[in-house]
Amino acid sequence: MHDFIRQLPKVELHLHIEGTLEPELMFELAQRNRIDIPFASPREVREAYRFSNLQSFLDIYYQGANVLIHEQDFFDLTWAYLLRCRDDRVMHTEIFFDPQTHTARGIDFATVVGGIRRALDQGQAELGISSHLILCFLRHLSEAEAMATLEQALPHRDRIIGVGLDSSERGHPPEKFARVFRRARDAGFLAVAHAGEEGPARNIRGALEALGVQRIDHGVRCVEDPALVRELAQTRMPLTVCPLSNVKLKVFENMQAHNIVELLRQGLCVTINSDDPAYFGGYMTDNFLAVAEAHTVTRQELAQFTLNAIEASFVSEEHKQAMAEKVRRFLAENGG
Ligand SMILES: Nc1ncnc2[nH]cnc12
Ligand SMILES: [Zn+2]
Repeated sequence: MHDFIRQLPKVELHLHIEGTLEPELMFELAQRNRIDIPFASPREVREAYRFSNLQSFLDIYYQGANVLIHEQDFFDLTWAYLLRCRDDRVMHTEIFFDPQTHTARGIDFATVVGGIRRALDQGQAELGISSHLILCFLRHLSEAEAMATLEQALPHRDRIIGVGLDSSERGHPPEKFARVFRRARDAGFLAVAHAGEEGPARNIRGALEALGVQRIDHGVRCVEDPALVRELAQTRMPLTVCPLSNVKLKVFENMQAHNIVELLRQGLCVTINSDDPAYFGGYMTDNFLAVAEAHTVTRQELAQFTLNAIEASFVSEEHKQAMAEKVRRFLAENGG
């Protein structure tokens, strides 16, 4: 099963690029940019990654991002992630970035987008990995700040496919950003939002109704509302689930208690993703392995996670067909 999972073609739809900052690169960038960080070694950084909930993670995650200053830093960060994608057989990835984390420190929006996009374009040309970029608004900040960020994004409309919503879910329901999302959708952006990660199931309905999203990021707390679960299954509304993240942030006590396999069997369009792999202990393959080790799943079911991600992705029908064909061929040749 290990080899099957390693070789299985994959698609990632929930990945924060700032969450791929490995402690070694954090140290390298801190030195290069002469930034003080409160750790003596990459090992010390890793030891600090013991989280009790989402907020305890976010505090350390935003601090880590302080070492990212120049366009080349954002390129290096993204390129390192794409090399992991290549190793993990990721065919396509749709990545989030948090511009407000950087513009609040005086870094230009264009610097951030420029470095990330240059790496993504090189990833397509040299590694054959297709990708999209999604701008996330930080929900702990105000509606006005999100709107100002959207204004900054408009000149880059052709390089950013959609908008999302992340950061602290508790106390910041989706409705707070209804007007921002309306304006973003009017400008041609697709929409997704984190909901039902730490917050209640009603945030999932809120994201669907007030924000008009095409996917729900996480969404695992949907099980608190059985009627909602039925609706999500009927409409094939995708949930981009992040198993290792959910265990690290104590959304579930352990991987055995995770509901991803149960949701798959109820017909929901659930997908496996890595969220912030440098902080949560693993990239795509690690997340698939963790699920398969804790649950009894068939090869067909593991491949279905990729087929679901292809269905939920923001690529053309033609590109979806080509990726699905790769997965079916792989399954046929590998005992599915
Ligand atoms: N899992 C997560 N939930 C909310 N905001 C985030 N930002 C980065 N990772 C996140
Ligand atoms: Zn996330």
